[in-house]
Amino acid sequence: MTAQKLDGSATAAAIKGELKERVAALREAGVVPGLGTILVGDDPGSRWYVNGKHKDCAEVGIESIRVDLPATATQEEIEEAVHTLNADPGCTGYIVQLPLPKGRDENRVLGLVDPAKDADGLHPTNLGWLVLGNEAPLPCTPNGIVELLRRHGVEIAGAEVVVVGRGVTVGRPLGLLLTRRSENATVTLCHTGTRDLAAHVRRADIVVAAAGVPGIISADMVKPGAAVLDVGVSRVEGKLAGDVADDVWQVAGWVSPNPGGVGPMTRAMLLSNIVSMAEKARG
Ligand SMILES: Nc1nc2c(c(=O)[nH]1)N[C@@H](CN(C=O)c1ccc(C(=O)N[C@@H](CCC(=O)O)C(=O)O)cc1)CN2
Repeated sequence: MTAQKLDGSATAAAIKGELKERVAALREAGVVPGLGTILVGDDPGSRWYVNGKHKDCAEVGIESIRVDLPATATQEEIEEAVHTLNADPGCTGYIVQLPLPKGRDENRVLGLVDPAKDADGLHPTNLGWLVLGNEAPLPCTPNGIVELLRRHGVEIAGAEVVVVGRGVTVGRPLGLLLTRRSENATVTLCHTGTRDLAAHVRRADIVVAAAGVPGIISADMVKPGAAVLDVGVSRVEGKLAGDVADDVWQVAGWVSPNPGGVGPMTRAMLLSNIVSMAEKARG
């Protein structure tokens, strides 16, 4: 058995096509959506992700505003950039690329973003709305995972989902998203304190690996036919390494490749948040 591919690149391309039409309609009505990014430092991975976000904007017709600060930027300088984008009428929404360099208070920065401009859905107010079930911008990677499964016809309602990793951009909000009434999954959130990871993963219909540990999910841990999504990003000898071992393709029913799976969906969901915000502002 070889798993079918959860093709994030193709799905993201289709979503971008849909967004391009919505952006054209907004522009015709005189509304120009704009995405801002704040990048601090010179981490090559973060720079690559931010470059990609601006390229995506150009593709669908969203304006982009780029604020790049040196690795030496102080907490105050980063907060100043946040206040500037909060006040910029050309900026519909924006993101602060994570992680920030060591020593900066990430939570304080995220808390200063205007919740109405929080394109990442990571402001405490928007995470709170996710808990309470109100409409608000959703974190991009979790939203991309749900959309990727939906568009490939993988049943989420009633599924046993195991999420490996409790980070703020993926694991924690994904658990909240999947347990909403509209998704209706049963979620187990595993982390470094989990005693028998393999026992949990073996029960899962859907496995989301976001631990950042290369190959942590191997074939012997996966239920035949399960959907396995690889969100892990590590570098091994300069090459991208995911959390899912190659032999999983022989057992699983669906696998999201890495690259080409959840990453492109994360980018597409960011654009989708901006377009929704612009439509909401238009009324
Ligand atoms: N403010 C945020 N910071 C970070 C987030 C986030 O959602 N908001 N997530 C990640 C980085 N990220 C987006 O910012 C991101 C990661 C990966 C990809 C992607 O397309 N990856 C490619 C492979 C790229 C490679 O070769 O390295 C793929 O999967 O095909 C896009 C966005 C942390 N920070």
